[in-house]
Amino acid sequence: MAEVSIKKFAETLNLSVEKLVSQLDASGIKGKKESDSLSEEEKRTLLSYLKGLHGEKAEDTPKKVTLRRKQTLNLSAGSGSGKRTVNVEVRKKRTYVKKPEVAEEVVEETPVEEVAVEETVVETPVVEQAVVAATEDKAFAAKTDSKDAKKDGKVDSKDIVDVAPKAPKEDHSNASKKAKDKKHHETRKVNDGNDGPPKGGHKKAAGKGKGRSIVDDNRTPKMRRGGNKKFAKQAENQHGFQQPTEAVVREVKVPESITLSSLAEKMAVKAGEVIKFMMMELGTMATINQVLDQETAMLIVEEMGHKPVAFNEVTVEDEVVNQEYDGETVKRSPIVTIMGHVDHGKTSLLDYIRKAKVAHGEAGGITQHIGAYHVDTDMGGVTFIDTPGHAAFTAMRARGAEITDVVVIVVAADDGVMPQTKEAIQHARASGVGIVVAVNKMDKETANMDRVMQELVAEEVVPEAWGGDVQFVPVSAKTGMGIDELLDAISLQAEILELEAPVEGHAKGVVVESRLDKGRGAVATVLVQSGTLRKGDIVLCGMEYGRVRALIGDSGENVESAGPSIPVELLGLSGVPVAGDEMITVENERKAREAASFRQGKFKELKIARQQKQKLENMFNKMAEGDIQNVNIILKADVQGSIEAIADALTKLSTDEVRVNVISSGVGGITETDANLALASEALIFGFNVRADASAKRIIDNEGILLKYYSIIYEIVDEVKRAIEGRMAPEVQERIVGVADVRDVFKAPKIGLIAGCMVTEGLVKRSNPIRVLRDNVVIYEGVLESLRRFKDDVNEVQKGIECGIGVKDYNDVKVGDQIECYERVEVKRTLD
Ligand SMILES: Nc1nc2c(ncn2[C@@H]2O[C@H](COP(=O)(O)OP(=O)(O)OP(=O)(O)O)[C@@H](O)[C@H]2O)c(=O)[nH]1
Repeated sequence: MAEVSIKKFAETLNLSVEKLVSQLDASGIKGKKESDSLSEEEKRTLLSYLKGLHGEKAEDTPKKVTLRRKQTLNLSAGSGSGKRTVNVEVRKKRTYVKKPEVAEEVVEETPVEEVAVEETVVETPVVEQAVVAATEDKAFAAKTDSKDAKKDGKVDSKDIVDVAPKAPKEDHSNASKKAKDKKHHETRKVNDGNDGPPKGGHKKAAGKGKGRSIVDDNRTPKMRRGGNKKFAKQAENQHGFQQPTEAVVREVKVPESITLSSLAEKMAVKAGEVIKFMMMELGTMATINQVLDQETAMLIVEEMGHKPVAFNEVTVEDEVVNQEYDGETVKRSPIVTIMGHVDHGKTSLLDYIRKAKVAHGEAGGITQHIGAYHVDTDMGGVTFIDTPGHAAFTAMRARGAEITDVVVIVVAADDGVMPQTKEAIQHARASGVGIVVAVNKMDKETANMDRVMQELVAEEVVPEAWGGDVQFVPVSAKTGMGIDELLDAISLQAEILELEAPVEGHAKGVVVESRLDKGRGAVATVLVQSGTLRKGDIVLCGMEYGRVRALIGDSGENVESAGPSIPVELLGLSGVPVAGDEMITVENERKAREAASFRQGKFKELKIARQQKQKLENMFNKMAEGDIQNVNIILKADVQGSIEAIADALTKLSTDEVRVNVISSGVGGITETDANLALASEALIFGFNVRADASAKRIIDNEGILLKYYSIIYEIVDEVKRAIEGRMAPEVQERIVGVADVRDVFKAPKIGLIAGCMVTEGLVKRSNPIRVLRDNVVIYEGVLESLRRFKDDVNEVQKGIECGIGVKDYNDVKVGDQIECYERVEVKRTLD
C-alpha cells in the first residue's frame, strides 16, 4: 500500500488523529503530525506494537504455512439509539507448523480498540498447532467492516468495543440476517453442541441450537481453547494409527499353485504391485487372475521382501491317498512283464500262454484282451502284463517297472542277444526285479541255446546251469514247448521274492489300460496290488472317480471282486483315467469326488502355469539367441559316469546353427520336476537306464514331451544327431527346370516387349523365377510377366515348343539370349 497521511489513516481506522499519534508515539514513531504521511514500514511498526499490547510478539510468529479464508459479516444489535452494529470477520485458517513445536490451537480475538469486532476462527489439523497472528491484513480487513458498520448503525468504535464480548440482545438488521446465514456454516464447527441457547437473542439471530452465531458464544477464548484441545485429543485418538517406519516382513505360505491376486493378499500388497513387480523384475506381463506355480510365487514373495514358505495343503486327496493298507497279508501271484528285442517272440509267447491257460469266456470262447491276464499253474497263479506291440513297449516297460515282480527276457535262440535285450536286462536290474530268461524259437533249426547263454553271460546274466542265479528256459511260442517249465520257473522266482499283500481293507491298484467304450463308457483295466476290489466300491482313479458298476475278468466274465495281483476291467468311472494312474477305494463318494476334483483343479492350474512359463521362456530363448536353434536335453542316468560321457558327446554335436544344451542332468529316475522342466524349456528327456515315475509319465503323456530311454550311448548320440538335422535350416538348392532360346523380339500392344522363344531344355513354367543369359552370362534375374502360346496364356511350355515370353520390368531382351527358368528346393541337411 502507498504512503498515507496520518489524518486519512486515522479516519480509515476510525480513530481520532490524537489517538493515532499517541499510539504511533508509543510504538516509537515519534513526532508525527496530522499532515504527515505514514509509510508501510511505519504501519508495520505500529501493528507490532499493538500486537505486543495483546501479548503477541511479532518476532514470535513461528515460521509456518498458513492457508486462510476470510469472510466479513455485519450483525446489528439493539434498537433505536442503542442499536449497535457488530462487524464480524470470520477467518478460517489452517496453519501448519513444524512438528517439534508444541501443538496447541489458539483462537484469539483481534484488538478491539482498533477494529470493530473481529473473531478469528482457526481450524487446524489435529496434531498441529495453529497460532493466530494478527496481521496487517487483519487490521485492514477489519477497517472496511467498521466503516460499513458505521454506515449501518452509526456507531463509533467505542460502542462496538462495549458490545463485542457480549451477546446481542436483539437483531433487526437485514445485514445481520445475511451474516447469520453466511456464518452459519462456519460457526457450527466451533460452537456446535458446546453452549446453551442464546440469552434473549432474536430467534433468527440466535438460531436454534445448531445455527448459533459466533456472537452467542459466551465462552472465553480460554474455554474455547480447552474445547478445541478436547476435540484435538479425540481426533488424535481417531487417528491413532502410526505408519510403520520399517517394512513388515511377512511369512507367506505358498501353495503349489496360487493366483496372483491371492498371493498379493497374502503379502498384504495390492495386486497391482505384484503385477508391476513381475513386469519390472521378471519381465512378465501378468494378469490379476493369473495362476502362478509355487516356484514363481516363492520367488516373487522373496524378492518383494517377505519370507516364502512352501505349503502343500493337506487335502481330502492326501487323506484318501494316505489310507492305511495294513491287514493280514497273504501270498500273492507274481506280476510278470515280458521284454526282449523286437521280433524275438514276446507277443507270440504271451498269446500262447493266454490261449493255453486262460479260461475261455462264455461268449463263444473269445479271449478278451484287457492289457493283463492271470493264469493258474500247479505252482500257483501268474499275472502277465500283456504288452501290446512294440510301439507301446517303452511306455509299458516304464509303467511295468512299478508293478512288475518278475521280468521274462525273451531271446530268440536263432538271433541271440540284441540291443533291446541288453536294455531289458538293465531295466530289470535297475528295477530290482527277478529275471527269468526264455530262450524262444527253440523249434527252429538255427536255434543255438549255448550261443544265447554265452552272450548273456557277457551281460552278467549267468544261467543256473553255469553256476549263476538266473533260470534259463528253452521255449517255443510256436509249438508250446517249455511253456509249463517257464511258468514253473516264474513261480519259483516268485517264491524267492516272497510276494505278499493284504487281502482285506482298502483296495489299491494300477491302471494298466484304459479306453472309452461306446456302450459301456470309461473302461479301465486295473491290476489290484493290495486289498480286494469289489463291485459297488467307490474308487478314486487318477483324476476320475466313481462307483464300481461292474468288474470283468480277463476271460470276459463278470466278477464280484478282484484280489491282489488280479487284473479286472472296471466300469463306472466318471472319465477315462490314464494308464499308470493309481486306483484306490474310498470310503464314500463325496470324498472321492472331492479328491478327484482337487486333482483336476491342481492339474489344470499346473498345466496353465507351465504353459505360461513355456511361452515366456520360449520368448526369451528367441530373443537371446537370435537365429540359433536349441536342442535342450534333460539327461537322467543310473550312474554319474554315464552322465558325464553322454553330456560330453552330446554337447560336441553343436553346430553354428544348432546348439545342444544339457540343461539338467542327474542320477536317478525321471521325476515330475524333470517333466515340468522339460515342458518349460521345450526339452527332450533322455533316460539312460532310468525310467519316469507315474507322475512324470502323466505330464509327459499329456503334454507330449519327448521321452526316450536308452541303454547304449551311441544310440543317444545318433538320436540327437537326427534331432539336430531336423532343426537345421534346410539348404536351398536351385534346379534349372528349363531353358528357352530367344529367336525373335517384338512389341505387343499393351504388354510391351515379348521374346519369341523356343524351349530347348526341360520346360518353362510361368510360376518359376527366370534369368536372362547373354553369352552364358546372367544379365538379368526376375520373373515372367507372361507366357503365351500364340494368343493364349499358358502355365508351362515343354521342350521343342515355341512360346512368347514377357519378362517383367525388363525390356532389353535380344535375339540370341537365353531365358533360364529355375526353381528353388529345400534340401534337408545332415551332419554326416
Ligand atoms: N519258429 C518260431 N517262430 C516264432 C516263435 N515265436 C515267435 N515267432 C515268430 O516271430 C515273429 C515275431 O514274433 P512276435 O511275437 O511278433 O515278436 P515280438 O517280440 O512280439 O515282436 P514285436 O511285437 O514286434 O516286438 C512272428 O513271425 C512269429 O510268428 C517261435 O517260438 N518259433
